[in-house]
Amino acid sequence: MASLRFPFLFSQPHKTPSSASSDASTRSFSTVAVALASGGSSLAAAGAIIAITQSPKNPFLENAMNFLLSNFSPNKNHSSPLWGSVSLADNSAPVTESRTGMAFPSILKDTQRLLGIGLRKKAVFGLKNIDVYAYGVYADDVDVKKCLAEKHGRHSVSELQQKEELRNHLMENDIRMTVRLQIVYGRLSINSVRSAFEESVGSRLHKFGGYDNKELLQRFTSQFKDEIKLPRGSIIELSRDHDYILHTTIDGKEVGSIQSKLLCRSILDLYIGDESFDHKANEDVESNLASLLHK
Ligand SMILES: CCCCCCCCCCCC(=O)O
Repeated sequence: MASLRFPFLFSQPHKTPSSASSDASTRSFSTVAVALASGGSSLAAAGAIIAITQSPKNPFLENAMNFLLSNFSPNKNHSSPLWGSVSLADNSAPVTESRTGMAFPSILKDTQRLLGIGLRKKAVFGLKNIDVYAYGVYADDVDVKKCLAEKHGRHSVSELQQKEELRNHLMENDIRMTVRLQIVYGRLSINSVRSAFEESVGSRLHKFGGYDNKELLQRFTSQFKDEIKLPRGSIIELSRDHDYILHTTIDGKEVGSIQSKLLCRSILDLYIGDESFDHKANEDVESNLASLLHK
C-alpha cells in the first residue's frame, strides 16, 4: 500500500498558497473526511473529485485523492498515483504522468532515481498538437551526491529549489543518468523519429558544439534502423554512463553506444535544459535534486 510519507515531490508550487486558497482546501478536504467517516468510499472519492476540480493545483488535495483511490477503490492493487502530479509514494512505487497515464518506475538500473516527468508534444502539419511520448529523467544517487554535494550541499533545500544552476551541473557532470521515453502516439514511424532527432539533437549539437557535427548526428540517428517498430507503450532509453558514453536502448535491447560529452549534453538539454520540451520536468528535477542533496 502506498505510504503517505513522500520523500520526493513532483511539481510543488513555489509560492506559499494564500490564506484564502488554504481555507478553501481545508474546507474541501473536510468534505472528503466527512464522507469517509460516514463509511461511503465512493462518496468520499466523489467528494475528493469535486474538491480537486475546484482547486486543481492543490498538491494536498492531489495527495488526498491518490490516497482515497488507492485505499478505497475496488481495485486496491493500484501501485501508482492516479491523480495529478504527485510525489513518489515511497522508494519503489511507480509514478504516473497525469496527462497520458504513463507510469514510470521510481528506480531504474538499481541506483538511478526518478527526478522528473515531462510530456513531449508536437504540432502535426502546423496544426494539431499531439502527445508523442511521456518522459522520465533519472540520475544515479551516489553520483549526484558525489558531484553536487560539495558545491551545493551547504545551501538549504528552499535555496536550492530556486537554483537552475543545480540542473545545469547535473547535465554537465559525469553523473550516470537516463532519459526514458514512453511512446504515447500509436502511429509513430521510425522515419519520423529519425528526422525529429535530426532536428532537435542537431540544433543542440550546434548550440553546444558551435561547429558542424553532421557525422556525430548521423551516428546517433542511424541507430534507429528502418525495421524498428514503435507502437504505443514502446520504451526508448537514452542513458549516459561514466566517461560520457551514451547508450541507446529500445524495449530493453541496446541499439548502439557512442562516447561523446557533447552528444550527452545535447540530449539532456532537450529534456531538462532551459528550453526543454516540458518545463514541468525542469521544476521537478530542481526540487527533487535539492531534496536528494539533503537526504
Ligand atoms: C507525427 C509525429 C511525429 C513526431 C516524431 C517525434 C518522435 C520522437 C523523436 C525524439 C526526439 C524529439 O522529441 O525531438
